[in-house]
Amino acid sequence: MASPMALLVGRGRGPVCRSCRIAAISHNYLAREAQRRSFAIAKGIPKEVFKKISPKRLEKQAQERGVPQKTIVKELEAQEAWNARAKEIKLGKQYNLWDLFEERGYVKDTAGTRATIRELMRTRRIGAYVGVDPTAPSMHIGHLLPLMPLFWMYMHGYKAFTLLGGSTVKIGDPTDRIKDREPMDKAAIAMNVTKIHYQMKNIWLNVEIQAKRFGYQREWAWRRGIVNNNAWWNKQPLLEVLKRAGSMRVAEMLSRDTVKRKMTEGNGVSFAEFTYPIMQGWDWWELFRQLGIQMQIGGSDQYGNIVTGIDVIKAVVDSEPDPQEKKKLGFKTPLDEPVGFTVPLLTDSSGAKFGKSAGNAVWLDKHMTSSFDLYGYFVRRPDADVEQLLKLFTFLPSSEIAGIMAQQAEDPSKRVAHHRLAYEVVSLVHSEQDAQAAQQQHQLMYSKGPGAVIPPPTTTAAAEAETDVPVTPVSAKITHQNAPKPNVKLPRSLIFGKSIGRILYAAGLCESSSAGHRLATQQGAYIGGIYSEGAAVSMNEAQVTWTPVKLWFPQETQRYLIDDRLLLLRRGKHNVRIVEVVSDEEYARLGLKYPGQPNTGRLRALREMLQGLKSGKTKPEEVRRMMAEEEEKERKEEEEEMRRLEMQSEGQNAPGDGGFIKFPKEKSPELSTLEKQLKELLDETRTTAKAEDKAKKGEASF
Ligand SMILES: Nc1ncnc2c1ncn2[C@@H]1O[C@H](COP(=O)(O)OP(=O)(O)OP(=O)(O)O)[C@@H](O)[C@H]1O
Ligand SMILES: N[C@@H](Cc1ccc(O)cc1)C(=O)O
Repeated sequence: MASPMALLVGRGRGPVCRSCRIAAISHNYLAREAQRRSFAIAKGIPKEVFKKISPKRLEKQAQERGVPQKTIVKELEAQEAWNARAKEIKLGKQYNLWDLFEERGYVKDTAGTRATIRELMRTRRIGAYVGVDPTAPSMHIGHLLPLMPLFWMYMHGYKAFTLLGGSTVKIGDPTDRIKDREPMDKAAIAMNVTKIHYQMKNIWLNVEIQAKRFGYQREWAWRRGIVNNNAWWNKQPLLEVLKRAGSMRVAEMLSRDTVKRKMTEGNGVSFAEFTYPIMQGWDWWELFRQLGIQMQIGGSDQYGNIVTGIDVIKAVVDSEPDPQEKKKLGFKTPLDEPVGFTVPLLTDSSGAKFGKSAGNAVWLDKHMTSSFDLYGYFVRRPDADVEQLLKLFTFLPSSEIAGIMAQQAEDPSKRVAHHRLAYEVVSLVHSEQDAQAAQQQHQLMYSKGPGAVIPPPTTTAAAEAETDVPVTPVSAKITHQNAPKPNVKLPRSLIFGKSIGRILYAAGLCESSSAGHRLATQQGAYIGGIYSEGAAVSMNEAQVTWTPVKLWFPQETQRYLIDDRLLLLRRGKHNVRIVEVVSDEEYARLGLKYPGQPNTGRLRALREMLQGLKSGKTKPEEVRRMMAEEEEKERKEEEEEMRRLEMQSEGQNAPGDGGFIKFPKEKSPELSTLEKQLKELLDETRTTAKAEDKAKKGEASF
């Protein structure tokens, strides 16, 4: 390539290149292009992208945003792909996801016109969110409905976020309620926030698996996440909210149905309840600002809150003091404005809304509604509803649903469509393994012959690789007994007086106290709360925070107690235990036992010995030997625990003299009584034996 500097003066056409005679202007351009191209090739920038941005701009943008150049290139690539997709949709070669939403019955009301939303979804990779207030320890099937379009959006490349209302739950959404919500205590909030956080995580993981199963190829630009509104409400000055959103008109807010009904039929509206829609709207503003979330989806009762949210965003943008920022945020076209839609209300056969308040909730937590029951719930849906439910609660393509319905029509008694619906929902909410097990159990229990077509397992390995929640083998029958339990009750004396290794074992997070001890040494377990400036601080109930468990003195564990009665423990990524700490008396009254509980094996053994001795089945000498063995075992256990605590105290200064203090061992009252009874009985037998012996000897001498 000739140098752009080597120019000739052409005949009347301005300067031309000396060697190739191309007009200098275009030649300069070509040479610069060539330079850019070779730079782009060297940096691995694809052709479509390098046309969009000069190397200089790329470098500048990367510096300004503090991201690698590679990220900007990937973003541009994703943008190109999105533009190409938009063209295809326009030409009718691909479908618009909005049309699928309408077809499958996901759309009830829209905030923004349908045409705008349709065009927005065609042309922009927008972000959307669904919010859930943790008012219960689990979501229910009603919550799944607004989540479904969000999951579809994720699988089609949009940004999709679920929001956990750690702060809004403290106020409580008054929508459609006449009575005030009962205030929740700290421990209940902490438990619900933790459980729903992990429930959302698990469902998102299943969405990933289902996306793969239905042939959606994951791309770089796919984004999903869980956010907790406590992240901003925790540090949000009220003054700023009033300044930025305060221009909203009260008359509109007063005209809302909930407000009117509460004022006429209920006990009025509290200031906090009245503010709730603004809080929800502010959430959306935060998501809009931080993540570019332009859409909110909710159940049909959320329409008012969504509309208020749009007003909040507009008011906040309008009140932006920095003109440049305002220009950037401003809505230049209708496609820049926030939009939303609601899904229809899911009702039971009597037409009542499914929900907690109605008392008919079908929970998504498998410890509250087992996989077997969740499956059964969908198998029992009326024939007339099943096609619509397949459209709403599965990712099956419409053509496949039509095929399933044709099969169903051939022999409705087989309930092929119902089984498929049940299988798909359990796969999404619990796991594919659970769905297979539940299907097998149902077939064994109820079927007179092979009924539904069981889709082949596709994801066991993937599921196992991605989660450390134990995957139930397909053949195992999932019952309430064998399902892993996230909630445990433990006695106060254990939490306040025993090593953390022992607590981890008691909570079922490891197989022995020494394994628990090891876990703590390797920092493989976590406790809910934070460790700040050299001190443990119990968790803010509205947001889950974790601190690695270390080997600490027993008195350290209690500092992490939430509301003096709840402890959160975690092993690995997802294996969480919510420990409810109860008094020792309550624990004994409930007849509970935990792994590694001292004296439990001993209690049983003593009881058996006493019975054997009373019935004459066991000889006194045998009981004496067994008692000695039990005592030795107990002594060793105690020694082991002491040794561990001593090891812990090495190098650390224990309170007081810096040494290790040995507390006297406590014995349960039941154990002491049993021991006393046994000893008395043994003494009695000894005295009788002696008397008999004497009598015998006397007889002999006589
Ligand atoms: N039966 C339902 N059908 C459709 N969406 C629902 C249903 N129940 C709840 N939702 C939606 O799920 C989200 C969370 O609902 P919410 O926390 O109010 O649950 P809920 O059980 O209805 O509570 P409550 O009965 O205490 O009002 C909202 O978007 C809500 O509209
Ligand atoms: N108000 C919603 C939950 C929610 C909370 C915060 C939000 O930002 C969005 C939604 C409900 O009760 O269902």
